[in-house]
Amino acid sequence: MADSSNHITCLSRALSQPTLKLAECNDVSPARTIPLHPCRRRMLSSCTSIEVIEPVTSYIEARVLVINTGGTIGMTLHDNGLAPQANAFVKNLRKLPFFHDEKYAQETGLFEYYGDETLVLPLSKNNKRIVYTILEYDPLLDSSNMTTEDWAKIGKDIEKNYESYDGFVILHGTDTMAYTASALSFMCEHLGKVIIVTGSQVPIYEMRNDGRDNFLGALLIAGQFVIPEVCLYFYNKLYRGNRSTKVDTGSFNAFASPNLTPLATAEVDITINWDTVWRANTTAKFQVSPELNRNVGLLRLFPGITAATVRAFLQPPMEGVVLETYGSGNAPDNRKDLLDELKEATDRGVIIMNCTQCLRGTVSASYATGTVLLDAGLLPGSDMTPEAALSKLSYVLAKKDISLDAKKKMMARNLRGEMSADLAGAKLCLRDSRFIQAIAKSLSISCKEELEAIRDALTPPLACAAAKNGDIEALEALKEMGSNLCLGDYDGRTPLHVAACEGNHKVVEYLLGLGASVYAKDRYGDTPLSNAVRFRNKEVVKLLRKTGAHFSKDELDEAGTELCSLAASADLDGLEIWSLAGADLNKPGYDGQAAIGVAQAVGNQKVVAFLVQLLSKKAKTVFGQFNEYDEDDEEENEVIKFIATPTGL
Ligand SMILES: NC(=O)C[C@H](N)C(=O)O
Repeated sequence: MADSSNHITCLSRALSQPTLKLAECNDVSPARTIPLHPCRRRMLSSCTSIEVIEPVTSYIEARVLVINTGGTIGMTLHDNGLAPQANAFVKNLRKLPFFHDEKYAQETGLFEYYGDETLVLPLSKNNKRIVYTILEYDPLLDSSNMTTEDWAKIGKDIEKNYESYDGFVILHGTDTMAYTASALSFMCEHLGKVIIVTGSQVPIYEMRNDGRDNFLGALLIAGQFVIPEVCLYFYNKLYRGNRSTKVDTGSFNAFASPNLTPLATAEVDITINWDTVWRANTTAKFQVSPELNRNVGLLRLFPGITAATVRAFLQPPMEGVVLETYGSGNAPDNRKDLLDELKEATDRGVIIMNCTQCLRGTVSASYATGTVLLDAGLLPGSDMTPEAALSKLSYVLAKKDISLDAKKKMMARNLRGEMSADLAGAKLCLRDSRFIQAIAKSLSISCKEELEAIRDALTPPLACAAAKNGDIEALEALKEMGSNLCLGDYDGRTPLHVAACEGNHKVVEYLLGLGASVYAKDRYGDTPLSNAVRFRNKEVVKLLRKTGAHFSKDELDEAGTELCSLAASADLDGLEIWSLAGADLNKPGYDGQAAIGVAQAVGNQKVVAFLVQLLSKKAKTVFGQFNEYDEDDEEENEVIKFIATPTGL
């Protein structure tokens, strides 16, 4: 439906969709239909040459990737008992209104845009639409059949899809769920998004089941909160994955996290225990380390265990063992034969971790029966679960480029919040804060919960103000007060958003060092990266990109139109910053023309030359990094596509 003037009116995917009028364009090519998703509308509205006729919607979408590996949640009854049912999950969920809003999907053309395996939840309390895509594994597995290769496959799939989704849910059997969650927590290095493993005790297809609540709860958390951890969600509680363990075969309340309070509880409201959320203090990009060493094992001490059993267990190729000891890490100190076997193995380079058989508590050297194990060369495993200790060993021992000594040091260090060792004494007492005390006094408040509520309400805006002024000392003082500098204010704006707007490189670096999330979205759906781009802060864009920040799929899809508009107005600075932020310079705009085409059409050779220069710079860095052409690499393809595109030069 072309407009009579030199405007182009684009039809949205359905008649019920709002219509866009693209005004004052340089090109008058025929009208074409463009997909018009709500979040795409928001992007388009920021483009100077486009007028959005209908008001922009007041909600934003979050995308969650669901990896269905199997487990009871999707099982049906077969001749030999419950077994996974392939290709049934999506079909069944689509019929359940609380799992899928068909009307919204049809109106917004969800399936054409995201594919058939995609569903959308009804609007959440926080005005969010959670769009989720299900990736079903073949075959689906009872989790007793899971191997380390399956863990690696999950890890690689998350890595492959990391930039396209806000969060990840892994559907998994309960039997080995705690092992998978623990292993993933180590394999996922510098994680900035949430990964939630969940499943159920009763299949979702049965009338009375726990699968619906577990899956729905996991989706709601994954779509609404940036918790940069591998978690396990079960029976209304979100646990740190590497702290959890299966404790009940017959209850819906099947998991526990004996040594760490839950990260969140889903009662009437979902309450996140932000003080407990683990944040890696790193500025490195997310990556998955899928290699795991399989020469590891769990050995449980019992009265009367023979030295021959221990010797046989510790034989090569065994490289790492979790010894499950009594109480607070004790073993018989009158069994020289046993202790000699252990000592001989550690002398040979086998790493043996001392973990307790008790569900709760830590190993300590308070008994003579504990110190003998230290003398035998065992490493204290603090309060790690056996599942966490085993998968940590498997992960650490697979590292090729570090010495045995460095591996031992890694085992003793708290890598992903799996142990409390480094945390001792780190808790700050609210009551010690003079600032909080003064406020509490004037408000006559004394109870701890109220004090914490005041702190949490006041400190995000204060931290944002400090970030605006570049005042790292003030940020440090707030941190010492027990404030979480990663939290957002009433608009969801975090100090990192503010520092990104201000272009304050030092503050951005400081906040990233504290684990501030580059994926935090404010109420408008903006990330620190989109803020840094808007305010043209080049160095901050570079730093955020180094930490793994990226545009969303919608932002990337719309980048073409933005780049064309920048090319048309000869905005070289804008073009450079969008390119630095990861936009594809070849991406066509709404009319199928890329930025370079627009620059040529308006005869601006300076812009054409600048774009060529940007691309060749990218080519140098891209091809400098890769020895061989990788057809899946987007950056390489961007450069190749550009080189292959006739520029007319
Ligand atoms: N509840 C369950 O999911 C148990 C099942 N055997 C599994 O782990 O796959």
